[in-house]
Amino acid sequence: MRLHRCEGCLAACRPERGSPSRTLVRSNQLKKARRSPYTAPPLVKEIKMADPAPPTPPDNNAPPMPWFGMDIGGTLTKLVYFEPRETNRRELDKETEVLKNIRRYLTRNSAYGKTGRRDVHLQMENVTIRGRRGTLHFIRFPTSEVGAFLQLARSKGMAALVNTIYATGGGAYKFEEDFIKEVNMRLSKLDELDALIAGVLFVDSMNPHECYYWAPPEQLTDTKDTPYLEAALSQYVRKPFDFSNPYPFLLVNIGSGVSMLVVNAPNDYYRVSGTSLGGGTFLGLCCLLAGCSSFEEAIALAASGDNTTVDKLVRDIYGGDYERFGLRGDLVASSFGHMCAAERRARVSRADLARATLVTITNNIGSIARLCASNERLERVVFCGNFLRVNPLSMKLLSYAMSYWSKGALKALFLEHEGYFGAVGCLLHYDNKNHKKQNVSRHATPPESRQADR
Ligand SMILES: Nc1ncnc2c1ncn2[C@@H]1O[C@H](COP(=O)(O)OP(=O)(O)O)[C@@H](O)[C@H]1O
Ligand SMILES: CC(C)(COP(=O)(O)O)[C@@H](O)C(=O)NCCC(=O)O
Repeated sequence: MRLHRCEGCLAACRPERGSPSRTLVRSNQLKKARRSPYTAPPLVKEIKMADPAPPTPPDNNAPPMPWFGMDIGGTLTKLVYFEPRETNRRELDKETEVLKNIRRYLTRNSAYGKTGRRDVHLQMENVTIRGRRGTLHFIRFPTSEVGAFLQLARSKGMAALVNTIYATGGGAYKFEEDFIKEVNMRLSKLDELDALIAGVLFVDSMNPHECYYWAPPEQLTDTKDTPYLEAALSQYVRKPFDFSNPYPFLLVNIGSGVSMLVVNAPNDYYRVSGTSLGGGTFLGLCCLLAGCSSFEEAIALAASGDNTTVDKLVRDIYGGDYERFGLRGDLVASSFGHMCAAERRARVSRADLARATLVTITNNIGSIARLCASNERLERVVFCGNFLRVNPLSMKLLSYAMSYWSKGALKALFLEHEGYFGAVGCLLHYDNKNHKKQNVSRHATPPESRQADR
């Protein structure tokens, strides 16, 4: 498993303000209404990836290849493809040219058309699903290109091989008819939050490096420093985190919008909160304010900008710290507060606007996440979703905000496979044995999967 290494980043921003509060106290009725029963399949826990396992007889009831899991989100469609490592004799005989072509097309390219990408650095080897060992490939394309994807699927003859795809995300509903009409494929729809959690737990159990955190430099323990300014953030170091005993935790999925889930056990969670100010807002505002035309451009611009020319700081209002309530002068008092002045607007750069947008969105998410976590008495906050792709700046800001404003009580955690968990959760539905199994303790290879391993 190759690890993705983010570049260090530079930032100037604020932690969010105020002490932990209980403003999220809800009525029991509301809490009940928000709880959603989770019935995702119990998961195979840590498969011994290096062990050559004895061959097993072919599973005649297994669904035919190819196996995909799909998450058609508000911005990006994520496709996870399982490539079997060994193909048994019977399958080899049966394997059609079409199937071979699909496999070759998906695994030999890392770009599909203008906008489709395979995240080669995330590829996972030696994953076992339904007793089959193989490789997971992670592919994404803009949801606005679903039409082009369907045309491609038709041109590759997929319709003849696949009649059902396990799919999640809003697009699994929105585009259901198009899949039937264009390629005669049925979407077996799964709930996106069920799939998300199943995917997180599965991938983490397979990849010992999945979960990590950003460690601040030593001197950040001195609160007189300015830990959220460039000099300090560039010194944060990425470190692995052992997530083998994960419960309970808050899962914050930063996609187009943001969902926050309290996860108590693999099949016990509820959606506690959310915000419409998410990754879509960041990108939308960067397009509008800074003329960006891609997420990558917006992130690069933000990394080189300075939000203090855009945001009004406490010192801009007080001339220094607001000591009585511990608000330091360099905290943002008002996001975009300087932009009321025409002369400041005339001087501001695109990069500064992108940086201020990133800081505003990130801190708002951090603020809501912290309130939820402290209200629910949780210590760990796991952030995922593609907003964090190539975006170490937001991760470091979230890390700082969680820890600082909770006085060290909260820990921000991150996941290597960022936005792919919903799609993985869908793929797990091929593993029908796992549907029946009860919780398997983590880091123990379940006997069924050992037998089934080939
Ligand atoms: N290549 C990209 N194109 C567009 N947005 C991207 C890209 N990479 C990361 N993002 C960010 O990820 C967000 C989408 O995250 P994702 O988890 O895929 O959510 P969704 O399921 O809503 O599409 C976007 O709003 C944007 O902030
Ligand atoms: C509706 C969604 C679950 C869709 O998921 P997404 O495609 O954004 O990943 C998400 O955008 C969301 O939770 N929005 C926030 C809604 C709110 O709580 O205000």
